[in-house]
Amino acid sequence: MASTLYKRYIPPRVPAVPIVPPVQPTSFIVQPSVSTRNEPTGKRKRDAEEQEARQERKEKRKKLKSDAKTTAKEEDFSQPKERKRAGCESEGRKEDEKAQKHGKRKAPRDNAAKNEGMATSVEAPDGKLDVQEDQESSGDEVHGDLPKRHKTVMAKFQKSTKSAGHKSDGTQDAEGGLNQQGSPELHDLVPLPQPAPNLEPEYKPISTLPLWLATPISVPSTATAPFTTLGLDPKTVSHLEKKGYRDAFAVQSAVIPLLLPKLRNTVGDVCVSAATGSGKTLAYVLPMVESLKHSWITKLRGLIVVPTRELVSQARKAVELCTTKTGLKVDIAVGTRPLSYEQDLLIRKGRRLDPQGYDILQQQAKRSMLFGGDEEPGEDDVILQDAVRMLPGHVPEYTSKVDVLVCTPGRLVEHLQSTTGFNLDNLEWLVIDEADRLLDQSFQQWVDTVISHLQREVPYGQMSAKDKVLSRLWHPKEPKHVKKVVLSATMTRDISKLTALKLRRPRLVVVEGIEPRDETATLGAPDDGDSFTLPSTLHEYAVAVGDGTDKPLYLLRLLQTKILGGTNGRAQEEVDIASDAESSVVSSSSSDTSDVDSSDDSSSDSEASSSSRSVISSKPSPSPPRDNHTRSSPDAATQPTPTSPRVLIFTSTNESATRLSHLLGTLHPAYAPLLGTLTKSSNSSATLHRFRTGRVPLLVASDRASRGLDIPAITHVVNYDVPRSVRAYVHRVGRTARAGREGQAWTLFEEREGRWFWGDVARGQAVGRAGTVSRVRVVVEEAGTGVRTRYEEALRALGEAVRAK
Ligand SMILES: Nc1ncnc2c1ncn2[C@@H]1O[C@H](COP(=O)(O)OP(=O)(O)OP(=O)(O)O)[C@@H](O)[C@H]1O
Repeated sequence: MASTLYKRYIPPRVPAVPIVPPVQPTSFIVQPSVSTRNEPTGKRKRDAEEQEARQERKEKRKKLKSDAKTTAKEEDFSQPKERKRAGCESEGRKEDEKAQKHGKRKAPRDNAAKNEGMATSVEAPDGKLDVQEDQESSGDEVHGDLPKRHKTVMAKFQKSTKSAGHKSDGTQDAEGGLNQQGSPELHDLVPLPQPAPNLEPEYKPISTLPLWLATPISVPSTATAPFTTLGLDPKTVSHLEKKGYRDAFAVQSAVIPLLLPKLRNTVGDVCVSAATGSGKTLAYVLPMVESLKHSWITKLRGLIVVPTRELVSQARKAVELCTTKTGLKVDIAVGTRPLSYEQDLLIRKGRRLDPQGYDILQQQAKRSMLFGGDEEPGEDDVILQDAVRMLPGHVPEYTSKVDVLVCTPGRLVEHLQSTTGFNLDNLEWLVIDEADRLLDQSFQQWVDTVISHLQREVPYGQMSAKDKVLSRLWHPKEPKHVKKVVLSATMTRDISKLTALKLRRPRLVVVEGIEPRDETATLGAPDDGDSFTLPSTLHEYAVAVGDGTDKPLYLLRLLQTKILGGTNGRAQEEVDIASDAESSVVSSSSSDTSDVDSSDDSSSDSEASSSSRSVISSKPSPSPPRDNHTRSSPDAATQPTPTSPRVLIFTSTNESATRLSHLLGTLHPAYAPLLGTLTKSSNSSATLHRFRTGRVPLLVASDRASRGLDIPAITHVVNYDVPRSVRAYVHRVGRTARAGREGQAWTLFEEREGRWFWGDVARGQAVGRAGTVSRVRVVVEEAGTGVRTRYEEALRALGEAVRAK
């Protein structure tokens, strides 16, 4: 037994250069474990063994050499390698079986024998190293068995490493202790409860606005409704229909029900923001008239405040339209009329039998005569003077001659301070139109004055009989609530300004037109943080005028070629209108051309003076969307017809309006009779009347005409001077394209104004518009027309006229 073991475990000869590297570890693993276990001990024994082994190896080598010689001769090259290997393998297998039968353990593969048997290694298609051997194993009993043994050992090795890998993967991954699924291996442990993941809250901008401003009642601009559905008196509705008003505009259909008497006590005050020409006036006039018309006694119960006298007369007309056959009395208060004249119109002096009051007033009058100074008589002094002239037992009584007063803020303050009997004690409606303008400017601190008058305690002598009785009974006075309606096309959300109005439970109604491009810009606009919407029927154009020296010539040319020369009220776009959106470059060599430009605004202006340049010419500007409903016209007589352009030209000041009118008339004498000028000093109502009726189709005006002016016939607005602010632009261009009609706005901009105009106005984030602003090239001089010569003469004449004044 010992000799068998001894024979079987002869250590193999280690080759000088191992040819089959993957096999080595396997041999190495298997052999030592066996040999160390069975190796006999004792030096002599070992020496004998070594000697015997050497001898055996020698014999074996000899034999192998001779065999190799024989087999090399007989080698059959036609036999495929696989078959050869299969042969080797089957032979090896047979050998194995044989060895096992005889109780022998299979010997480890002899690398030396393999090498000497010309074994070669090739890479198999699967990337693994495979072993190919030449057929020469006849003399070696283990040779044919090598691949199989290697495979078996290799398979075992791979299996064991795989399972070890599995274990290590599954138990504790060095990189995080996760199993293959990526979840932690628990090992029967109960996971500790973990705190909930601390998720970053979604960012929401915090609005500092009060809730009523931050969450307005939004109304789509298309939300029209028949007047019959709004809860108005059927008589009012039929009257409106007769006047041509059939359907209520969006702002009217939203605001009228909120303000009608049924809901008045539940809704509170109302602020309204809607585009120019959207019908805001009727939105407050109709419910106000509806609620006041049932009263028999005339008292000042409705007060409408607007910024200019032109708007005063316009609003009066709207109120009178609705008060027909109601018995309500309407008047105005504006600074152009003498105060005393207005006082007589507003207040009626009378007398009332009141013996007790008579005694009190007589005693006061005596004291005043004895101790009174030389100061300007106040309201009380006037009452005492009047009281002295009363019949015995009677006291003077002052009553309002009007139910509704339309006024400017300055004149209102004057009446409150100096018109005896003029007070707001019975006021039920306070309307502030063009509110942002009225709240921006102090107008003699009109807001504070009005609010303090609304809050004042009514003196006993001026109380109504009912209030006197109640006050004698110590009955608490009924709280007085004045309905406040605040409106603008550019409504301010400046809470500091709105707070001054002491609004009660207010709601904001916003008529949604086209959203400003940047929705977040609603409170971040260039002016003061508000956003604006232009009418969807407005078409906007811009003309570069170089450094502005020839601006009157550009205007003249614009009127001749694009506005008055047009046949259909639309710009003649075929020549040189450049769409902002799409353009193609062509070449031009006109030296006096104020031309269209690249998309870069800053560079565009400088291009105007270049002698040979590239201009962008036209694809016609895209047709802007129209309103999807046809609006009825209340005033067919003033409708613009395609052949009757009505042009409102804005200048920055009253003086430049006068000068421009003069210059235009001199430059182009044919225009002189067509021109009107609206300034502070001019007779505005006469001028406006002529413009309204079309006798004067060209009106040059300062910004006083920019707000609220409602002349439906206006087809074109020209900003000869760029407006001072985005807000001013919105109001100026809003004089056209009103009530669903189409209109055009043209802006002449100088080089230095280009950046602001394009940045803030034309592409500003805070302006919502349906289309884009198109650039238009205007050629100011054509060869042989002599316009420039006439222009120089006109300038000279103007200079002389100014000097003569
Ligand atoms: N329901 C309606 N149907 C037809 N036309 C109407 C209707 N309501 C108002 N209009 C007309 O629309 C025009 C514009 O109305 P209004 O002057 O009230 O606009 P606005 O919103 O006050 O404009 P702005 O902000 O410029 O003052 C007026 O000519 C008016 O007669």
